[in-house]
Amino acid sequence: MSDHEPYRAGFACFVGRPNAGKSTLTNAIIGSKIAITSNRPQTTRHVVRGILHRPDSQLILVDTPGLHRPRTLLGQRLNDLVRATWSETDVVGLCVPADEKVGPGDRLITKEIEELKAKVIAVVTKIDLVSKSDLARRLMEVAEMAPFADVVPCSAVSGENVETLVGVISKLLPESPQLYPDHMITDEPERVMVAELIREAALEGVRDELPHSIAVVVEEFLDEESEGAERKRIYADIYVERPSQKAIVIGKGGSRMKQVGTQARREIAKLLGTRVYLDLHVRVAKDWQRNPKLLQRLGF
Ligand SMILES: Nc1nc2c(ncn2[C@@H]2O[C@H](COP(=O)(O)OP(=O)(O)OP(=O)(O)O)[C@@H](O)[C@H]2O)c(=O)[nH]1
Repeated sequence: MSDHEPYRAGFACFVGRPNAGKSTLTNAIIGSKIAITSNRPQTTRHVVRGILHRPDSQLILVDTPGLHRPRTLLGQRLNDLVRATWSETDVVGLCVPADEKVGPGDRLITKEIEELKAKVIAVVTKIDLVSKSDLARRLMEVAEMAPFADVVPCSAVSGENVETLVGVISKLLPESPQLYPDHMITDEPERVMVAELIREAALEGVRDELPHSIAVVVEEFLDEESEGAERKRIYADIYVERPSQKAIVIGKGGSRMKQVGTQARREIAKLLGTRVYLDLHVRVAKDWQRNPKLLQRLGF
C-alpha cells in the first residue's frame, strides 16, 4: 500500500422515497442551506449541487426530488429529472428512514438504481429517532434488499456518523483531478436558490394541495447601493394555480404575505451575505402544472 491515497472527485446523489431525509442530509454534509427541507413530501424540485472540498477529495452532491407516481406533466418531468440525475452520478446513496419499515417503494427504487453504473450504498437516515435494537433490525432489512457497496446509518439532525458517511462516499469516487475551483460550494445560480427560499417561505404553514401549486420566478436580481452599503434588489413572482390559492398565500389584509416576505428576506440575506430589498407579487397562472408552456416559463 502507498502512503498516499489517490485524489478522488466525482458526483454523488441521495435517492429514496419522499420524506426519507435526502435534503436534510445534503444540507448537513455541505453545511449550508442549499436545498429545501420540509415535513411535506415532494418539495425539492430543482437539482441543486453542493460541493464538499477535502484534502484528498472533492465530493459534488446533487439533490434530487423524490420519484413518485406521476399524475401531472410536472410529475412526469420530475421523474425524468430524477432519472437523468441518477445516470450522471458516480455514487448513489439510497436513503431509508430508520423509523419506517422497508417498503415496496424502497424496493422499487433499489431495483432501478441497481441497473446504474454508479456505485450504490444504502444510508439509513434519522437514527436519532430509534432505539439501538430497532436500528439493528432495520440495518439487516436494508442490507437484504441488494448487494450494496456499504450500508451506513446516520442522523442529519444530531450529526452522528455524517462524517463517516462522507468518508465512505469519498472512497467510492473515481480517481480524478479536482473538478471545481477551491471556494465554490455550489454551482446552482443564485437566482434559483433565492427562488427556492421564497418558495419555502411561502409554503410555511399551508396545507394540502397548495404546496404543489406554488412556483416562484425571480424576475430581477440587481446589485445596488443604499445608504453607502451594498444591497441586492430582488423582484419575484409567486405563482399559484387558482384565485382561491392566491387569497390563501396573501392572507387577511396581506398578513401572510408580510410574514413570507420577512422570512424570505432574512434567509436570502443569510445566503448572499448582503442586505436585501425584496419585492414579491402573487400571480395566478391557471393550471400551470398541466400546461407545457407555463411549465417552461416557470423553469421546469
Ligand atoms: N429526527 C430526524 N428528522 C430528520 C432527519 N433527517 C430529516 N428529518 C426530517 O424528515 C423530514 C423529511 O426530510 P427531507 O430532508 O425534507 O426529506 P427528503 O427525502 O428530501 O424529502 P422529499 O424532498 O420529499 O423527497 C423533515 O421533516 C426533516 O426535518 C434526521 O436525521 N433526524
